Amino acid sequence: MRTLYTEQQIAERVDEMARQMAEDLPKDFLLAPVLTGAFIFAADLLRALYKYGSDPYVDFVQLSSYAGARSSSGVVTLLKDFSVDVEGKTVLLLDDVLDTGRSLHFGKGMVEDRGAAEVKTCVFVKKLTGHAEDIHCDYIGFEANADDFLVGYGMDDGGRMRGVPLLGAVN
Ligand SMILES: O=P(O)(O)OC[C@H]1O[C@H](OP(=O)(O)OP(=O)(O)O)[C@H](O)[C@@H]1O
Ligand SMILES: Nc1nc2[nH]cnc2c(=O)[nH]1
Repeated sequence: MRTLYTEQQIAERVDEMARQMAEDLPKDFLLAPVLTGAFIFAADLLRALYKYGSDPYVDFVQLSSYAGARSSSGVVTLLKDFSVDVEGKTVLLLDDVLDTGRSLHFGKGMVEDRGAAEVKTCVFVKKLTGHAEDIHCDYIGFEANADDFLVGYGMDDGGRMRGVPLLGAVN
């Protein structure tokens, strides 16, 4: 595994993102992490947001399209729906990685269809695949090469390595 970003670099970037979000977003926004991969990022971001005076509601949605493989199946499956009604809310959809853009596009569509007042999107890392240009992302933590398979900080390889505290690449 190659290290792309260290724990220290990640902590600094997450802090910076939280400061910006606390400035931009309404006090009562809904933070909506996309499980499974976004859970580590969400936990760190949420605590950094609190430090900057932002205390959002939190609700999870779970999507899957890789099912343990290193390439997308092409089909996004909803494994767990939101538990709250998103109608009228400002929703910040949070994902760990943007690759083909299918997962974020699917999640954004769900939230828009249900009448959210505003949908913002955030990814911890955007892969420079070219596909993801189709979907606008409001907050991007880091960028990575298209041919890197990313692990750590919530991202798995066949279900493992989510607990690696840095952002790594295996390929
Ligand atoms: O831009 P895309 O090509 O859609 O890829 C990004 C998605 O891939 C991963 O999800 P995965 O389906 O592997 O599920 P997981 O979060 O449970 O690991 C990741 O968490 C993103 O949601
Ligand atoms: N773990 C992991 N999941 C992904 N989903 C889409 N791209 C990736 C990636 O590079 N790593």
